[in-house]
Parts: sequence; C-alpha cells; structure tokens
Amino acid sequence: RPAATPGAEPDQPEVAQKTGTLQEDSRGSGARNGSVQQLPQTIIIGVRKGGTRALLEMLSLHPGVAAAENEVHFFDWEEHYSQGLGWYLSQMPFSSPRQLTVEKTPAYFTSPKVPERVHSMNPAVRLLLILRDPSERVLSDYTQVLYNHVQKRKPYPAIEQFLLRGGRLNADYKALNRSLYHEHLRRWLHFFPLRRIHIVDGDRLIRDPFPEIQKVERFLKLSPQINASNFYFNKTKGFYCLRDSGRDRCLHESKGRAHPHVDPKLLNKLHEYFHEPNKKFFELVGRTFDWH
Ligand SMILES: Nc1ncnc2c1ncn2[C@@H]1O[C@H](COP(=O)(O)OS(=O)(=O)O)[C@@H](OP(=O)(O)O)[C@H]1O
Repeated sequence: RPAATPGAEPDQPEVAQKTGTLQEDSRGSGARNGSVQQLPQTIIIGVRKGGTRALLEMLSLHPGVAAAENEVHFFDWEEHYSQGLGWYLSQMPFSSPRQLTVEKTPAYFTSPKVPERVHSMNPAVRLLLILRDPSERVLSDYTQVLYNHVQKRKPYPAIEQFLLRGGRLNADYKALNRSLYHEHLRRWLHFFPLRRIHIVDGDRLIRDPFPEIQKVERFLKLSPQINASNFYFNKTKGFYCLRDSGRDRCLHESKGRAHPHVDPKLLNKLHEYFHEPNKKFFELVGRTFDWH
C-alpha cells in the first residue's frame, strides 16, 4: 500500500450501528434460516470521494440488499487477491439467497488490474459508479489525506503545493489523475458494456438522494421499496440523513467535511484543466453532467 495515499476511509464504522441489521439477524440464526454468504452480484467500484459510502448506506435501506460493511479491497490489493475467491466470499455478509450482495471499494475504479479481475469473477456483475464534479472531488481527496495526517499529528502541505508546479497545474498530482474519469472508464469498457455500468450522479445524490436511488433500484431490478420518507435533510450536518424503521442516522463525521479555500484563479485553472477530459467522458457515456 503506498504510504502517500492512505486508505480513504477510517477503519471504524462510519454510521451509527443500525439495530438488527440484516447481517446481524441472519448471522445469529444462520444455521436455522438457511442464510448464506454470496459473492457480490453488484459492486460499487468508485470513485474515491464520490459518495460511495452514502450510496451503499442508502441502497442498504432496501430489504433485498445485503452490504459488506467495510471496504474489502479484494481486486486491488495483491495480498487479498492472491487468497482467491474463497477469501472474498468469506468477507461477505450473511444474507438470504434472494438478496443481492453488494460491496464498495472506491479504489477499484482507478486500479488498472481490477476490471479484468472483476470480469473473470463474473462477467454479468452489475457495476455502480458514483461520480461527482472532478474539481470538487480533487478538493475532497486532498481534504481526506489532510485529515489522515492531522489524525496522526503529522504536518501536511497546503493544497496549492500539490496543485501547482512552477506556476502551472501539476498534472502529476495523483488526485488530479483520479478525476480523469474518461481514462479510467475506458479500461472498464474493455471488459464490460456500458449497460452493465450504472453511473450515479454524486452531486445530485447530495442535493436530492431519492431520485438517484430510485434509478439504482431500477438498474438492479429491485422492487421499488425505498421511499422519499427514508431521507430527511439534517440542517446541522448540512446533508441528507437516513430514516429507517423510525431510526434516524447520518453518515460518519468524516463524510461531508469542509474543503479548503482555494484562490478563485487557481480554481478556474482546475476547471479549465478538466474541461476537455470531461467532454471526452460525456461522449464516452452519451450523457452530460452538470460539472464546472
Ligand atoms: N448524505 C450524505 N452525507 C454525507 N456525505 C455525503 C452524503 N452524500 C454524499 N456525500 C459525500 O460523500 C463524500 C465521501 O465520499 P466517499 O464515501 O466515496 O469517500 S471515500 O472514498 O469512501 O473515502 C463526502 O465528501 P466530502 O464532502 O468531501 O466529505 C460527501 O460530500
């Protein structure tokens, strides 16, 4: 694991524990009710900081979905992949055979070896890709790594030091590369047709999650069971939170952080940098997004 890009998520669970999660119920009574572990029929492949946790938690509101709690990093970490599909299976939640199993590992989208590996597990797997404004994603990515350093009481340079080199935008900054969505998606399209990849608009998921989640239900051929009443806007958090069987919960405090202030001129450079790549991406997917 490269030390410079620590795992995006902290290890601790990010949402308040649900009482009686599907996993816990079935784990406790697995021997009696015939619950099983299944390889995921659907995977949230990224993008890092796109809203992958929110998407997973929102999808888990559906009784037909069983989600792996932690990021599994099977296809992108050699020490996991070398242990084979048996290991991968052992990481999955217990579920009823009729439920869909889903896992999310945001690093999959940008890891070169992953598309072929996922394809060799199951060419019919349904992929969920949640994207957000590429410039905003860069700021979020920087903020994540900044917090990782702050937690360890380590210093971390200001964002300008990464974004600029000799007065020009530094194309070698990894966070910029991760936002070149067309390059990464192209690799996936060598192995999967576009119809197997559903792209969730991460900016819309923030502003108004329910319509985006309805589209995901349809893509996964799930019966429409998630309702508008499962979401409420929490003014304190500034984001939508979830309401499930009368219980309210927001995502962990590491989700929805304030981003650093960036000089408008530099921000403009960033927007310009992504202009062409975004156009290429829109052509690739036959759809446009409301990005800068
Ligand atoms: N409902 C709700 N509540 C809180 N946060 C929300 C929500 N919906 C989407 N988001 C956005 O999710 C961003 C984090 O993305 P990921 O979960 O993919 O991050 S990670 O790569 O797994 O670390 C996170 O990015 P930051 O705002 O930069 O913290 C949020 O903007």
